[in-house]
Amino acid sequence: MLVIGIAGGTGCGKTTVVNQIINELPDEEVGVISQDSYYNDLSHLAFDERTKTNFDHPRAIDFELLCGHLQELKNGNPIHQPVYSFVKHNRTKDSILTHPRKVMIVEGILIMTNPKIREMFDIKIFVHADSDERLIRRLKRDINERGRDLNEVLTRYQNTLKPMHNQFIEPTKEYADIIIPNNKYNTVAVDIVRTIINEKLG
Ligand SMILES: Nc1ncnc2c1ncn2[C@@H]1O[C@H](COP(=O)(O)OP(=O)(O)O)[C@@H](O)[C@H]1O
Ligand SMILES: Nc1ccn([C@@H]2O[C@H](COP(=O)(O)O)[C@@H](O)[C@H]2O)c(=O)n1
Repeated sequence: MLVIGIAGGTGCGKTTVVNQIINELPDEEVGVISQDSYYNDLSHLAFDERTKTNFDHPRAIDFELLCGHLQELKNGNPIHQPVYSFVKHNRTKDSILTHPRKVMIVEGILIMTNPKIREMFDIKIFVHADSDERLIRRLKRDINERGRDLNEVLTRYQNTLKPMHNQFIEPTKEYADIIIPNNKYNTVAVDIVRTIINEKLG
């Protein structure tokens, strides 16, 4: 199994890049795991308390579960990937049965901060977009798709997102084998990653 890690700050375009990469590749050969599915279970907290969580700190992620799931997939076993709700700030009761594939892509802002997870990646990719571009995209996306308003996004950006990005996420760029500039759509970089995957698929 070839495991590809794709990191980068919020709004840099990780999900978009992943979708572009897997588009046209056979479903049964390539699978995706999102770090968002592995936010800690916060069912013990009331909704108001959950909204105050720092979701940009490595502590917010259940890396033990993510690591265990990756290991299971590497061993050829299926996993039940949790499903996350950005509206409820919590995991839902659902899960997605995810089968091992020849190529597994793992994407998320913090995946390269964890040494054990990092070691599991055969290829490490960091998607870069400037912070103003990322903030604009995040604002539009969170308001349109994640049930947020302008004030919520900007407050979160100032209080946690920006400092956590600088402290934890940006430094993981140094671990990357490939850095994809993504201020604009980057079809050349996507094609290169697809070529690598196609070689693996034979
Ligand atoms: N290169 C790009 N140019 C313009 N908009 C983009 C680009 N890449 C992604 N977007 C848009 O930005 C938003 C955030 O992208 P997304 O892929 O969800 O980022 P991430 O997963 O890194 O948070 C989405 O609405 C997406 O359509
Ligand atoms: N309940 C939550 C959980 C996380 N976030 C934010 O999501 C960002 C990571 O996801 P991307 O798709 O943007 O990579 C992260 O910056 C968290 O602040 C949230 O808003 N609410």
